[in-house]
Amino acid sequence: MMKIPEWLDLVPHATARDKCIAKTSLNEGSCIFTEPAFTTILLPSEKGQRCDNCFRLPSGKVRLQRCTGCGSYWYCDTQCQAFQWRAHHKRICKGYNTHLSSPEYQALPVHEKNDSILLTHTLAKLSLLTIPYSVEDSPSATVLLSLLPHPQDSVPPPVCPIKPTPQPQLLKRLYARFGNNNFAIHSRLTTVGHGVFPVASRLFNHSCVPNAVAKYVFSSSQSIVMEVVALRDISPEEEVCLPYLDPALHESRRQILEISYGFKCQCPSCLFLQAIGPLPELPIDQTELSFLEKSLRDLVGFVPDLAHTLPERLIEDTPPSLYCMLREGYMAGLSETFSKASHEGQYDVALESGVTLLSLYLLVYPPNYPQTGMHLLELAKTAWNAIITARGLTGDEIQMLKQQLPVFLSLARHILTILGPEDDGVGPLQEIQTLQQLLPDI
Ligand SMILES: C[S@@+](CC[C@H](N)C(=O)[O-])C[C@H]1O[C@@H](n2cnc3c(N)ncnc32)[C@H](O)[C@@H]1O
Repeated sequence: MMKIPEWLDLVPHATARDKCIAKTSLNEGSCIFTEPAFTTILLPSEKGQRCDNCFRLPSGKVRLQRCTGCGSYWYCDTQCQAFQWRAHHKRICKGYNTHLSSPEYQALPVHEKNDSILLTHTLAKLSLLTIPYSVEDSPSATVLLSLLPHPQDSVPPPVCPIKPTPQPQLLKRLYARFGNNNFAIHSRLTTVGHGVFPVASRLFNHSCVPNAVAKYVFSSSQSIVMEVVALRDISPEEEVCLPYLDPALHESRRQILEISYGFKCQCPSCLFLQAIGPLPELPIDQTELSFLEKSLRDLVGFVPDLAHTLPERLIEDTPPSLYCMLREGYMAGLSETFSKASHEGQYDVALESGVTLLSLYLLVYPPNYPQTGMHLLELAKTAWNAIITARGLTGDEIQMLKQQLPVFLSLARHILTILGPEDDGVGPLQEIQTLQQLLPDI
């Protein structure tokens, strides 16, 4: 029997088999579900930087210790190493490097290489059950194999040799659940690994306007833990949904959801975008674009020196003249302009593009979305640097920034407190606290 918290229920859904609904009111910021990972992999780009077991970055002068058997896994301490050894590594340590250098593995595209290792970890863990591969003896594995399979039949990638050898049919059944059920594990909005969380996969459907998000907690000698947090108050009977992908992928998400997950999203944002059809081109003329950017800021109505709460907008509020700003390339370009200008000390450009980007986030993301909180923190840091260096700014502008800075910080704090501490607890909330403590000095 799958364990579901008493405040959640699984009920039939018209097209998604089942959906998870709230049985009682769930408060904004409450953790409504937790699950330790069944298996995980650290992304190759993070190898040797983070612990392969708990994903924590080494603190201070501590150096990660390499597995003396294969030399390909790194651990923050012997407890993490022992934890992963018992979980799956003892079954793959010997054959791991041979598998990685095999032509079959080398020929795989990157995402299938990751799947090959995650499938290897999963099979190695199942091989260590009292009766190897007796899936029915493991509640998590039973749920995993009960998940909806990927819409397309796919051949599993080669896996590392494991003794006893698993049945090809088991490989096929497991792999069929990977593409549309596994989760990207992120730290500060950056993906650092992938994980299998069977119960979360069984419970949560997708929405492009989700009312909850998943975050990940990293603790020594434990599995990574997923926590699902309510972004706003959720009413009884309301479905709890997560974003399977970045809701700002306005032009590509429909196709990704259809191909990778096998469904046509019917959320209000998708219905709105579908009614618009292809989004118009952005103007080439810079004056025209600046005019549209001002219209976007006016539409959203964020005034940093007055705002103590963020305006709540819906993508459906977008007038036809601003449809071009919903293009994925526009948000990406604006984000790059903001980061580059902030980094290079062009604070006037950074602050204007930063507030335009914030307005776009408020239009396309649901309230309290973590991206919005992280961006507010970046805006605060930019305002801070602008005040400290006073580069290219008049006295009045600096005065105004001094009023805006605490607003950016308190709004960032509000949103990121709803999300709560993630990874190993050292994160943006600490940065905000430090900056707030230093405010009287500037
Ligand atoms: C992680 S599972 C979600 C749990 C699933 N509803 C179940 O009953 O096991 C992902 C699969 O659920 C379905 N799904 C998820 N979100 C959906 C949505 N918004 N509309 C329709 N189907 C959805 C798709 O088939 C997708 O491949």
